[in-house]
Amino acid sequence: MAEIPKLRVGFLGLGIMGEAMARNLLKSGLFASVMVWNRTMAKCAPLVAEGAQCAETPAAVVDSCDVTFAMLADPSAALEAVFGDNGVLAAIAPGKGYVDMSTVDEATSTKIGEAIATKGGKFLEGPVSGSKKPAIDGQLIIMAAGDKELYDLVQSAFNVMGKKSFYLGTTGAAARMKLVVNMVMGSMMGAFCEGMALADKAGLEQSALLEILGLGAMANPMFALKGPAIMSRNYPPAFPLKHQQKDLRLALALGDALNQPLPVAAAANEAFKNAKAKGHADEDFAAVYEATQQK
Ligand SMILES: NC(=O)C1=CN([C@@H]2O[C@H](COP(=O)(O)OP(=O)(O)OC[C@H]3O[C@@H](n4cnc5c(N)ncnc54)[C@H](OP(=O)(O)O)[C@@H]3O)[C@@H](O)[C@H]2O)C=CC1
Ligand SMILES: O=CC(=O)O
Repeated sequence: MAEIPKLRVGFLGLGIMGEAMARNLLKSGLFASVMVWNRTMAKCAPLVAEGAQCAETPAAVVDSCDVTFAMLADPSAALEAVFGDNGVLAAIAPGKGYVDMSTVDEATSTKIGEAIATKGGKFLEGPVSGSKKPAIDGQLIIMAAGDKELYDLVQSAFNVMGKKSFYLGTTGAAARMKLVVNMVMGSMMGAFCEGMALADKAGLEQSALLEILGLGAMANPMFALKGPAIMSRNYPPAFPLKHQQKDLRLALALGDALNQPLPVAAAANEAFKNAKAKGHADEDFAAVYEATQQK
């Protein structure tokens, strides 16, 4: 039986998540080649040292690859990479696939998917749940929607980057699901930080609160992981606060469009906006704790 040729894969966006995800593709040895691009080109160097190829534009990556993945900051970054000069659209063609794993809204994803389809390419959205450590460990949860053939084709890549993937239907469904998930996460983090702040003001040990929460029905890995960062008020970024605020903003816009009241998420969004205004945008999203602190 003829051997199935290995895919040539590309990766756009080597931030906290993208670097780890591209590295896992590279380390797996499952692909004929891994080609990377990042707006700030210096960030390609570590992966190139490990065996990746590097290109100067998104179009050059797409031109050389069967499937190109992207993990970019937000809707404007995702659109820029596709529609900008020497963007994905300049090189996408029949036989090529594009998988955008960034967290964006449905309108962004749909616009990208339609443009790719117009050029004969296949498009899949694949936002992920899980932060820096799950990305390094290849343990992300992948929410995918769009072209089912492309979804099937990239299973080997998804298996390397994640622990489970879900095919949710037509383009937009994964973007919506990811925003709902992150709306819950942002609201939980906001409530947790308020609890930590109130405990402190009320003369209680925050470590005791953490332990008590951890033993009951509210126990969850996020409180256990972020609690110590909050207690030390030191927030090295795993999930940058500006991205969590972007996700709350996009989830609230989805709620507006569907006439769904979201008062808890709206309040959490205000706390994240406040923390951003106080200079914590690039710190971990646990820094929303700083919004609870009054002078
Ligand atoms: N960190 C996390 O825990 C998780 C993040 N996500 C989502 O994944 C995506 C990436 O997150 P993360 O890796 O943390 O983010 P980072 O801020 O670390 O990286 C963002 C990436 O986007 C690139 N970028 C930003 N603006 C542009 C632009 N206009 N044109 C081209 N490239 C651009 C950056 O390039 P440059 O290096 O040049 O700035 C960088 O490669 C986001 O959508 C986020 O919401 C999802 C799950 C978990
Ligand atoms: O989007 C962030 C995450 O941790 O998931």
